Amino acid sequence: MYINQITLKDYRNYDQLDLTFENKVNVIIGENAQGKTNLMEAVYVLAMAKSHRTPRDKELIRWDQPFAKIEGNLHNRNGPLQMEVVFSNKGKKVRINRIEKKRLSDYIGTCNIVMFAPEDLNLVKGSPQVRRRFLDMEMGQIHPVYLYHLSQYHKVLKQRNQWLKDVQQRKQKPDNTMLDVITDQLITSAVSVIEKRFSFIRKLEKWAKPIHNEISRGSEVLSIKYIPSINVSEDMDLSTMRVKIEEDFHRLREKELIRGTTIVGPHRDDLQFLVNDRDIQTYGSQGQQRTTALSLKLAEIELIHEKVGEYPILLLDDVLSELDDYRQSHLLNTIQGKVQTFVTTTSVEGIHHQTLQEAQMYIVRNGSIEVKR
Ligand SMILES: Nc1ncnc2c1ncn2[C@@H]1O[C@H](COP(=O)(O)OP(=O)(O)OP(=O)(O)O)[C@@H](O)[C@H]1O
Repeated sequence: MYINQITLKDYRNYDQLDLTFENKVNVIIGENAQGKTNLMEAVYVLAMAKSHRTPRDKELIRWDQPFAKIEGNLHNRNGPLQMEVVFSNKGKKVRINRIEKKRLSDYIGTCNIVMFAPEDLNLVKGSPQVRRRFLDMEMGQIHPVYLYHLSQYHKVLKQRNQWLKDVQQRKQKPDNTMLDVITDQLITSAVSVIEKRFSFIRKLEKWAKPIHNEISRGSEVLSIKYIPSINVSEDMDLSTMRVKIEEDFHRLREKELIRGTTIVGPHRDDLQFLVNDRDIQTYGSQGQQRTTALSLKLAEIELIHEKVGEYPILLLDDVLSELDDYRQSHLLNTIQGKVQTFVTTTSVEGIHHQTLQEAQMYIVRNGSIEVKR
């Protein structure tokens, strides 16, 4: 799939922009703070209806303007589609072929995106939150039903935490029946989220293992493990998983009432990366962590291809210069000719690959873009 045209209206530092893209590598070059990442972010937002940089949609609207709009033409195996996201102080609206989609899960997944930015190099060493966010963003676009379960989970979690906090602060009587009802709802969503995460990690690992092995020239074997905060394992069927989660919640109830929050659940789960059976969060070199991050991104591309039958669009935000020549070449060789790619960079000097010779270049200056022919 590829995007051949995008229009921005009052998006970040762009007042009005109409741009066509090539179905190949598009390189966006500019000094700092000119709008490179903003343009890349707009492509991401067009696909995901939210930014990879901020949870606050308001920030995407150009200062002092009432709304921001992104429109784009996507070509996928079903032909061309017009996609649109509008942000205003009333919230956001998404449309496909001018028809509004009331549920985001009916919109997300139409355009598949893999984003690779410097912060992804932090995936292994960063906080568990970074890894959970990675899971949620990637899974959301290939399993719309996952997004549904996840948002249900977070809705009930918020309600449950509020209830626990109120009890802790003695604003609420510790009425066990009420807590049982909320906990039961939470467990229903938790089982679905955990089960889907286990299955996603298994598939991701299947792709990432040979890629990592190849990048490390055969010296490293990567394994990925989902680490639940609850006493469940991948081999359990759903009803056993449910019983185990119920037991954990029962066991932790007193503690939760004292702390005023939900102690375990998918919002506390994590991922673990092992190279040659050693946890690289603790023992990995910077190179191994970079190889792992790159392998995961390339694995995602293949996983999406396997699932939807088409390659996603790849966004490389300021990340090529962070990779050494060998890893850079590996990445560019893999995507060459099959994945529409957007690259942002302050200079093409550090990028020595033939893909660049064939790329379409765009020069960004202060929110306007010149196409270099
Ligand atoms: N809502 C907004 N309205 C207007 N301008 C904004 C808004 N949000 C960000 N900006 C401006 O956008 C510019 C940043 O653009 P962007 O993040 O795309 O930089 P960049 O070209 O990728 O630079 P770098 O190489 O430093 O990452 C800044 O000048 C910032 O002030």
